[in-house]
Amino acid sequence: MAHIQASVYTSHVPAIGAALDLGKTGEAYWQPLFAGYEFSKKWIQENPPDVIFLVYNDHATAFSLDFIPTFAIGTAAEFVPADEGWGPRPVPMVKGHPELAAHIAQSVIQQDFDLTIVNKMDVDHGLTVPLSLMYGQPQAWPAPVIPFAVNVVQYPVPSGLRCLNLGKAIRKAVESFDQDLKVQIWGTGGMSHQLQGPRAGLINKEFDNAFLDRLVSDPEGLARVPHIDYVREAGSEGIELVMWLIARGAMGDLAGGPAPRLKHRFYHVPASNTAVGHMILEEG
Ligand SMILES: O=C(O)c1ccc(O)c(O)c1
Repeated sequence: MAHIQASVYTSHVPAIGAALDLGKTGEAYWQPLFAGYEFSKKWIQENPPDVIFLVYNDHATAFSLDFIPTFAIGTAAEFVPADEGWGPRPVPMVKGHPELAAHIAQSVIQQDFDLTIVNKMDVDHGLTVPLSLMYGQPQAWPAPVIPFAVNVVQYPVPSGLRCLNLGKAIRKAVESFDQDLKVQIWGTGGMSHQLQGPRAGLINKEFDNAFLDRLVSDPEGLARVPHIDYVREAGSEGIELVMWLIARGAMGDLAGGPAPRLKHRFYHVPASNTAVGHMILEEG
């Protein structure tokens, strides 16, 4: 049977992708940021997943105000890196896992979460930047990826509690898949940032670090934080953090198993307009 091996959490700032693609990782501005992922790049070589279930948000690339799916699962065999205005990032094509994706869609929809099934979509920085941070610049991504897009752009957005419970349903779906696969679930986006209006540039280190603390020790309590608190405390784009609760909800302690092992935690300000948070939790 398939099983959840670990969860990985990271911000997905587009300028990080540009820094990598343009060979700027050694520059003084970027060096401390990339240093925080050195552990993770080694860790993933030592703990390779068979499949990555990657929770992210689309930034009006595949979707627009014409279609606003709350939760969308990518069931295609491959996903093309999107052109977000400067040409597609020079990163490999993303291979999917249609069989596991279709199984998760079936199982999770039958557990009463209405997913939109997407058989064709391009993937933007929300998905490719986390892959770059964890794998660097390989010729091909080492694992297939199931893209899972969450609407955190256009209100109404899903609650933290719904996201946590969805993660629990995804765990059940993975565990009922009849192939021996190690699955990592990644939650991306955040941390505090606001890209527009008078509060543009907002960073809240206290909020971010309390979120990281509670994500490990009190996910059920954290899931009850209302939207308005994210927006007020972490900025309009800080709401992306609810996506981390999907990954956290899939960890075994919330299904009666042992507490996860914290393998790595990193926090850095700033990357462009954003506070970068990163964490790795292994199954206990
Ligand atoms: O900090 C930034 O510049 C920035 C821009 C776009 C995003 O989607 C984001 O998450 C961060």
